[in-house]
Amino acid sequence: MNKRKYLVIDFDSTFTRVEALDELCDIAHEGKSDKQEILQKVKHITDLAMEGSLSFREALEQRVDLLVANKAHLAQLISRLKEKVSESFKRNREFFEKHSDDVLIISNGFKDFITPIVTAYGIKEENIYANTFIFDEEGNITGFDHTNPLSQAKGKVKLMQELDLADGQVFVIGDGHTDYEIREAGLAHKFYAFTENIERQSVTQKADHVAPSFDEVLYVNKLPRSISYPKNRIKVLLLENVHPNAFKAFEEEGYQVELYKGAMDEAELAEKIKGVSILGIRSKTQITKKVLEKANRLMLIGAFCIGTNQIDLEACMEKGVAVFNAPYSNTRSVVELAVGEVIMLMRNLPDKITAMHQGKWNKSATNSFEVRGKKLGIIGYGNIGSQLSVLAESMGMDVYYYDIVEKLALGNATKCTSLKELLNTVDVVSLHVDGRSENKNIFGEKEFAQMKDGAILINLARGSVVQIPALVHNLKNGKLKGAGIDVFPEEPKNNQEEFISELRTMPNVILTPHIGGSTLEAQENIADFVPGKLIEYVNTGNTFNSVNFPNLQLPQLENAHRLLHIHKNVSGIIAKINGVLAQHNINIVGQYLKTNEQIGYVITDIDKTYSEEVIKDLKSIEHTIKFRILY
Ligand SMILES: NC(=O)C1=CN([C@@H]2O[C@H](COP(=O)(O)OP(=O)(O)OC[C@H]3O[C@@H](n4cnc5c(N)ncnc54)[C@H](O)[C@@H]3O)[C@@H](O)[C@H]2O)C=CC1
Ligand SMILES: O=C(O)C(=O)COP(=O)(O)O
Repeated sequence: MNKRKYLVIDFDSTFTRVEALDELCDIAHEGKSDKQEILQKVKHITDLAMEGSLSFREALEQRVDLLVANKAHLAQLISRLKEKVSESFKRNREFFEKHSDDVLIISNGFKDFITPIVTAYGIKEENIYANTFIFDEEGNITGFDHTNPLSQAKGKVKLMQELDLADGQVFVIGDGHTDYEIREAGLAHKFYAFTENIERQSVTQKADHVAPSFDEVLYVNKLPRSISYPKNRIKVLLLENVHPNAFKAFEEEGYQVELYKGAMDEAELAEKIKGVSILGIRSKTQITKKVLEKANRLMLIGAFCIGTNQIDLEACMEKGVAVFNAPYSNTRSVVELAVGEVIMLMRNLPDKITAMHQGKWNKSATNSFEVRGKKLGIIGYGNIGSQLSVLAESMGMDVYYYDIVEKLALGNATKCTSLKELLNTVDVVSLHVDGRSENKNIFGEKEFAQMKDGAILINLARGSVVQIPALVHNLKNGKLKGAGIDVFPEEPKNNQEEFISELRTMPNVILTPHIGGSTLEAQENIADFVPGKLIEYVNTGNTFNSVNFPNLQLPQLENAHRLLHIHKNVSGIIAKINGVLAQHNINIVGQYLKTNEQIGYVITDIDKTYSEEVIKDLKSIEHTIKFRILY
């Protein structure tokens, strides 16, 4: 038979986010000149006691003396504490209501403020063990009940001995040394160091388990909880120096986040990816089959950029890993750089600037032109190409574009029906195609030959698109007036590696280190956008905007449990899912299905009550790739 499980929970910095006596002191000394000094003293004494370097009785006496508080202050403290209940306790209110017989609050704090806070969560008054204040006739706190074991050193141990909870297993959850003492005395089966509010190394070191949230305690003990999976178990690995806002967003969500400045090569990443649930990368990190093979927990990849050609999207799909990117956030930055480069190259500025740095004064109009009235040819009229079209036109350029799919011409832009037509026509060619494998090496000798003599090439798209030897050849023979190149077939992995290319030292060539999207605005926009998408997928299963998953925009989950089933797209899976549910008499509240060629994604919202058997049966449906439950 399953033994009863008692949860012994500490109050200060565990059930609530704060130390109540510190707060009381803050309230009682409001407006007084020595407030900060007294507060510091109280906090210091609290810390000493928590770390176990000052006996509790002494600490308590010293603090109560410093308080100079009364009943009116206590009332204020209670209202303050109501707002400071720890988030994970707040969201598990239902657990306390349902398991009130097995939850005990054992605190060295005071019932006077603990009782109103915890009883509001369904915890029974008779299960609250704490000190009590003594007041004088005017309601001033003058001391505390010294006979209470909790006012003494090792008070929690003494109390637990008196309580005798031998009929069950005892789990102590707290942030301080006095909580650990219960376990040390052999009166608890496990001590969970609760670190949601404060992490004390001296305490976590001794713990059986570190619990960054109350969900974690419930999860490891298979107890009912408000969320299906503790967020602190979700590990995020962010590479390539993504903007700190992304770190912040994941951390605020309660995930464990690790940052890494550069990209990682295949072997490094294959090692590092183990245990990671969410991976954040930019354009450099290659996500290969080999990396994915080692990804035992991976559910999501966030490309903190536009391009996703660096990711084996199909392999991700087959593994049930959803990929999201930031399709718009850096587009303006790329466009602005393209505009700047068109002007600079038309004026022959790269050479002029280099000469000036060498002390050469070359005032001349030879080879320098205005952009007004010149023809700009945009290859790839997507989010970037079409914005460039508008900006270039507003500078007086005559815009032509070519795209493999039908695109609406903006402003007065002229659509070309072939690449050749565009290349034959324009003075400046700007590449804005994506990095799909079919675009590899599409720009070579043939395309250069089709360009007008003295034309300019700009490539801010992908390094794989242009054949570098052909570009070098056409710069050397004077066919091209100049080039602006931001992306290269081989790019250094980090800022320490040397950039090696035949293009170095070529005249009238702007070389930039893949910085088309590297503005503070763009990076911030990306970091504000991508984490939201990833977190939404974790919390609701929403795949809207995913680049490799069937796109489903789902309603919020309300009072139901959501089953997310990713499977190979073979016929009959949804029937099998519904067969399992029918067998177990489970009522479907809502169901959504979307497939692409390779995979199917079925979301089923069901009534909350079901047995573990259902989950087992659903997981064992043939062709299942991934399955998870959300609530
Ligand atoms: N240098 C940098 O820092 C940055 C580079 N990029 C690159 O720019 C690319 C384009 O970005 P967006 O405009 O946002 O993408 P997008 O997907 O909106 O547009 C790409 C367009 O190119 C077209 N296209 C694809 N292959 C083509 C071909 N062979 N010939 C003609 N048209 C073709 C597509 O139909 C689409 O309309 C990204 O995929 C990325 O590789 C994006 C951001 C920053
Ligand atoms: O957004 C893109 O596709 C880019 O090429 C920009 O890449 P980055 O984030 O600068 O590595």
